[in-house]
Amino acid sequence: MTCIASISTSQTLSRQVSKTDYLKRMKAVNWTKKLAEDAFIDPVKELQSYVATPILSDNEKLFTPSDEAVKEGEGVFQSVKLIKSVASLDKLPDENVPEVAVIGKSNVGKSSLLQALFSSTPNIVKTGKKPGQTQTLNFFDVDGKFRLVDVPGFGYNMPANYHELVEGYLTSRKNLCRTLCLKSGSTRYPVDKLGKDMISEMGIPYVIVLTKIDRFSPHLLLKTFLETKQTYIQTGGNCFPQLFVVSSLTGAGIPFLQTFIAHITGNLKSPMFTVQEKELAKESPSIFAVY
Ligand SMILES: Nc1nc2c(ncn2[C@@H]2O[C@H](COP(=O)(O)OP(=O)(O)OP(=O)(O)O)[C@@H](O)[C@H]2O)c(=O)[nH]1
Repeated sequence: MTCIASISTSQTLSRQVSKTDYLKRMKAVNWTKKLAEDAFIDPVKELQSYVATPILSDNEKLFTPSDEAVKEGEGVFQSVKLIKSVASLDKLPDENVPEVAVIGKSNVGKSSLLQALFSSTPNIVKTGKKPGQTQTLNFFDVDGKFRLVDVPGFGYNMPANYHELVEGYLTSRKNLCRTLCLKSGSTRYPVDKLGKDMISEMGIPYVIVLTKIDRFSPHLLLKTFLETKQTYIQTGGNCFPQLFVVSSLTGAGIPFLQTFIAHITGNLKSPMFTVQEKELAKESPSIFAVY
C-alpha cells in the first residue's frame, strides 16, 4: 500500500502507527494475513468479527469492490495538485470536472483524510491541532480527472462568511457529485446534530465517514458505528446507505474510500453496481449517481 509510507513521515499526526502495527494487532487475534489485509482495506470487516449478528444488511453493503477494483481505485490518486484556495464564491474554479467535497466539524480530521487519500503526494494538505485551521475552500485536482475540496469546518473559528461561502458552494455547485460528511468515531458525540441539520436542510446527497478509528477500541467503535447508522441512514434522507470508516493515521479504510471516490466520479473501469444498488437507485437517483 502506498499510503502508509507518507503517513508515517507526517509531522501533524500526534501518534505514529503503521500498517505493520495494524497487521501485528490482527495477528495477535489470530487473523490470517489475508483477513488482516482485508480489514485494513475495509475496517468494517474487523468490526463484524466481534459480533455474530450481521452489522450490515444487504442494502447497507452496496459498495463491495474486488481486489482488482481497489488496486485501480488507489492508482487513480497518484498525481495530485492544489489548484486554488478560495475565500469567496466569485473566485471558484470552472465546473468542468466532477468535485467531491469534504465537510464536518472543525478538527474532525478533514484535512488529514485528504492527505491520507493523497499519500503519494506528501505534505500537500495543511493540517493542524487547533480547530479552524482550514479557512478557505481548497481545490485539489486529481490527475485532471476530478477534484476533492477541503471545506472549512463548522463549530470553532469559522470564517466570517462561512454560511455564504460553504452553504453557497454546496448548494449551487453544478459539478459537485457527492459530499463526504465526516463524523468522529468517538462515542462521546453519537449525533452531530448541527452537521445533520445543516446537511439535511441543504438537501444534497452525502456519505458519512467515521474518522480517527485508531483512537477507539473496536467495541466502542462498533457502538458508534451502529448509532451513527441508526441516526443517519435508517432515518432516510439523502445519505448513501453505507458507512465508511477510516484512520488517516494508520491508513485503514483509505483504499476503500479511494475506490469509492474513483467510482462516483466515473473513474473506475470495473463495474460496481450490485443488484440492490440498482433497485435503490430507481427511488433516489442522486444518492447513487455516478458522474
Ligand atoms: N489519531 C488520529 N488523529 C487524527 C486523525 N485524523 C486527524 N487527526 C488529528 O486531528 C487533528 C485535526 O485534524 P485536521 O485534519 O486538521 O482536522 P480538520 O477537520 O481539517 O480541522 P479544521 O481545519 O479545524 O476544520 C490533528 O491534530 C490531526 O493530527 C486520525 O485518523 N487519527
